[in-house]
Amino acid sequence: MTEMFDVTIIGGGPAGLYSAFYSGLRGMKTKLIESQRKLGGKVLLYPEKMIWDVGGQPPVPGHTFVKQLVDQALTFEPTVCLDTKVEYVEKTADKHFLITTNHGEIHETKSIILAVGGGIIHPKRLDCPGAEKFEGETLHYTVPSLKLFYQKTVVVSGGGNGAIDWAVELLDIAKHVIVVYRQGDFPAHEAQVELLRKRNATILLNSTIETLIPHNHRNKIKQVVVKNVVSEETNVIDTDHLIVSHGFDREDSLQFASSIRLRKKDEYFYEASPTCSTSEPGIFAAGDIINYDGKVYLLVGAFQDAVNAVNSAKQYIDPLAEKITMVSSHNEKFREKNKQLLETELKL
Ligand SMILES: Cc1cc2nc3c(=O)[nH]c(=O)nc-3n(C[C@H](O)[C@H](O)[C@H](O)COP(=O)(O)OP(=O)(O)OC[C@H]3O[C@@H](n4cnc5c(N)ncnc54)[C@H](O)[C@@H]3O)c2cc1C
Repeated sequence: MTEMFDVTIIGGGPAGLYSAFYSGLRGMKTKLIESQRKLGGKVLLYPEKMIWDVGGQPPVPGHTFVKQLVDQALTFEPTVCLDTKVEYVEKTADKHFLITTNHGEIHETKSIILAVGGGIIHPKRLDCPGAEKFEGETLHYTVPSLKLFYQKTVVVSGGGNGAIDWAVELLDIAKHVIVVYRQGDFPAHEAQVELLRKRNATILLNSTIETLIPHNHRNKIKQVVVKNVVSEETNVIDTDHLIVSHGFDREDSLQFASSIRLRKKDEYFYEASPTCSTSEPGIFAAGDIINYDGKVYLLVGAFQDAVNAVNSAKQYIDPLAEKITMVSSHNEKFREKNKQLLETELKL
């Protein structure tokens, strides 16, 4: 038999990472399983975007935020399995769970926290012949570093919040920003669109990118051919970089045994109570994968869910455990760090 864990968290995005920290704080033997090679979930898709809306946290770029989250999640030394996709979950006669992964391993656990967010997500690729050969060099689906675009001409393809946020961010960095969108108006946040219009970005609506023209013998884009879908006119635009933000494809490989009765709100979200219990005893959920009245699909929402899911899981495996815990700044694991911080304070 494999080693038994109190709680196994499926998904290593913000909800799963904070659950791992909090379950450690509540003294639970914890395992975290993540399908990607890196922890961080969707925040890995926006490493250079500034995050402004987490209470008490000064604005930080996504990559710093992920590092901080991961460091915190590892405080109580959970077992972490990376590059491991959970495929199947079944319940045993003694109300424990067996989790099967794509490697054929079986993990045993007394409770589960589902923190799978939008499933395993991949940015939608540009539908343009030969586009893949430019990937990473001058064609980008995530923005690895803003420095890359300094004083360059950048075409952004897309009209949702992701695309428009990038275009606005680049206004102070790039030489010229050109936004290409297939519809007649942007669905993105209107204040951001307004900013784009005021700041002299070139906006090509009703337009799609048809062809990418390379520099001679190189995997770099030199020009993009843009077609207006209404007038059918084409335009050849010189560019240094192309950012494509067309949304995401979602891979949902997670299956449950028929005896597990997990209710969904719709095709996408699991139904949960505000304390993050699902319809199946022993399975709790946190973050973007759940829905309940008042659910907030932001980092702060994921953190609140994580606390509730862990407290509910703790109660499930130990009904005599306290229902909620007070914030503890005096955990044994914090002692060394508290000491260092106090010494720094006293020196000031
Ligand atoms: C472009 C963009 C910008 C954003 N900006 C902000 C912002 O500024 N502020 C803010 O508060 N929020 C922002 N958000 C929202 C925020 O990122 C999400 O609310 C948050 O990431 C949700 O966390 P999560 O852990 O629930 O899901 P996710 O981040 O989606 O993580 C889920 C994890 O589960 C893993 N997984 C899925 N299925 C399996 C499986 N079967 N087995 C193993 N692992 C699995 C996935 O690989 C992933 O790592 C933004 C989102 C996007 C897309």
